Amino acid sequence: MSISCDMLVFGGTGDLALHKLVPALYHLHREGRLHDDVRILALARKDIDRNAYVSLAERHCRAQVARADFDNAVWQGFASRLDYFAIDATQRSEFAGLAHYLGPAEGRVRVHYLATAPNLFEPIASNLESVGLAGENARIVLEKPIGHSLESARSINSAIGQVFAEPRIYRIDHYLGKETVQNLMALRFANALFEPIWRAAHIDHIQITVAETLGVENRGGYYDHAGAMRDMLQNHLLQLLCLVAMEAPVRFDAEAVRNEKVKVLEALKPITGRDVQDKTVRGQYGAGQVGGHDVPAYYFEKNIDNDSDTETFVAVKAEIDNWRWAGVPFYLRTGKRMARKRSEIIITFKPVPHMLFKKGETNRLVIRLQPDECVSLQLMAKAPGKGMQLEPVELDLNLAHAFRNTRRWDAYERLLLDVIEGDSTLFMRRDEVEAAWRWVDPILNGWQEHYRKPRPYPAGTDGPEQADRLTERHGRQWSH
Ligand SMILES: NC(=O)C1=CN([C@@H]2O[C@H](COP(=O)(O)OP(=O)(O)OC[C@H]3O[C@@H](n4cnc5c(N)ncnc54)[C@H](OP(=O)(O)O)[C@@H]3O)[C@@H](O)[C@H]2O)C=CC1
Ligand SMILES: O=C1O[C@H](COP(=O)(O)O)[C@@H](O)[C@H](O)[C@H]1O
Repeated sequence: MSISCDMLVFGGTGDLALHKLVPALYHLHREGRLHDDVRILALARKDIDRNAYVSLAERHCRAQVARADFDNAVWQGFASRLDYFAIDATQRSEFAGLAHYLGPAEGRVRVHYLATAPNLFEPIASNLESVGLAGENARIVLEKPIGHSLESARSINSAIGQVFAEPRIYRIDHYLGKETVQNLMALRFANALFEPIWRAAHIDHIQITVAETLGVENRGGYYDHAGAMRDMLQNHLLQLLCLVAMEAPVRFDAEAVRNEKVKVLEALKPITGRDVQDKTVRGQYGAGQVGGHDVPAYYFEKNIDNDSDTETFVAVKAEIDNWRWAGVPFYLRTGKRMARKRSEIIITFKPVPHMLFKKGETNRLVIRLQPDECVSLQLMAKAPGKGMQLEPVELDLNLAHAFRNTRRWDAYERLLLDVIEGDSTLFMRRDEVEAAWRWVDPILNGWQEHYRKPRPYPAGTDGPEQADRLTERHGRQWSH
């Protein structure tokens, strides 16, 4: 399907637009997935002309795209789709000029991608409406996090909902666009093998880790008001948890998939008041070494208050109160400046009911999203030689090898194409986002009252030692 479209990127000079969106659109262009008529318009306040924007975009694109995939002639073709429009998106009066620039839609889809801070979502939507740019052919894409609490998320959702009907709102969570995340659904719902054992009777616990080696980079101003809970756990990690825990949807379409995810979020056991001291761990990185380089403490990073209490690490023991998952802890953790970059889901099965051999470990299914994409099942096998010496062996499905002739798409490529094509299966519905905040809000409130100071951890480690106690208290261990 190839659809004629105007793609407006508000925040077009920002980090997200230049590092992710422009390179993703370049790839889509390069692979011939964009209709010849697709125009891309970057918008921000900065007073620059088209040429200056194209040079800026080219510089970033060259840095992000693999050398073998960057071609000057292809770039020229892509650049001819690009333009820049300087606008202060809070100023309604400036939108008349935008409508004039765009001209009549004439059957084109209009995608308004808000790669801006969430406080601009409401004014942009209402300003677009005021000049007729929010009609039936228009879609709006909202970046996460949607708000900073349940109340603010509701307020944003209501304001956007006044202008755009729910099916035309695309709340993006780029983790849902990652190849292995979708493979998780394929694994669960296209293989008969797993369903019978995918439940409390056979699973001991589940770990979801998203560890980054990066610090806050240039995003201190935003991050210091967000922290790891709002930046990562409220969205990416809870989405992963939903995909692991949800029931099979009746169809693979937007409503059916999202209905099942909401049920999981609604079944999360609340963590309130002093519970936060037992079931959560907050951390903040201090100075340390990452990849052999010295890195500063969080409170010395750019735009961070030096007495900041913002967490750069969070670990939570989550529980799902339903038949399938009663009694199975889901240990979630995410952090910046950790020992190594990895995103993985580990399902640890229960031990066999009666062990015949001296040594036996439990089976584990590892679904790795980053840095490599693979699914691996740890089984016990007999080591060669005399006697029944058992050793764990891995049954590996390396997705990059299995599909070695296919380029791996970046999450934003898939999601941008889905928006253009009008498929919201991999986007979050309003009730989903609000259900996630409904669970997260009491934790944030509990922290205010009972857990203000994050635990320090040296950069380049697996987080504060208190995180180990979260699992060890119940006889489990984080994977290292
Ligand atoms: N960066 C990332 O990796 C990710 C970011 N996000 C989310 O994406 C959003 C954008 O993040 P990021 O790109 O990092 O932010 P940046 O601060 O880098 O970019 C913000 C952009 O908004 C523009 N802008 C600010 N105020 C206005 C205004 N009044 N009118 C028009 N344009 C304006 C800025 O340009 P100018 O100042 O010239 O107007 C700039 O282009 C945030 O919600 C963030 O949480 C989500 C996932 C990952
Ligand atoms: O949404 C965000 O995600 C990135 C991590 O994304 P990944 O695809 O590199 O795993 C994170 O660095 C950023 O703080 C957060 O806003």
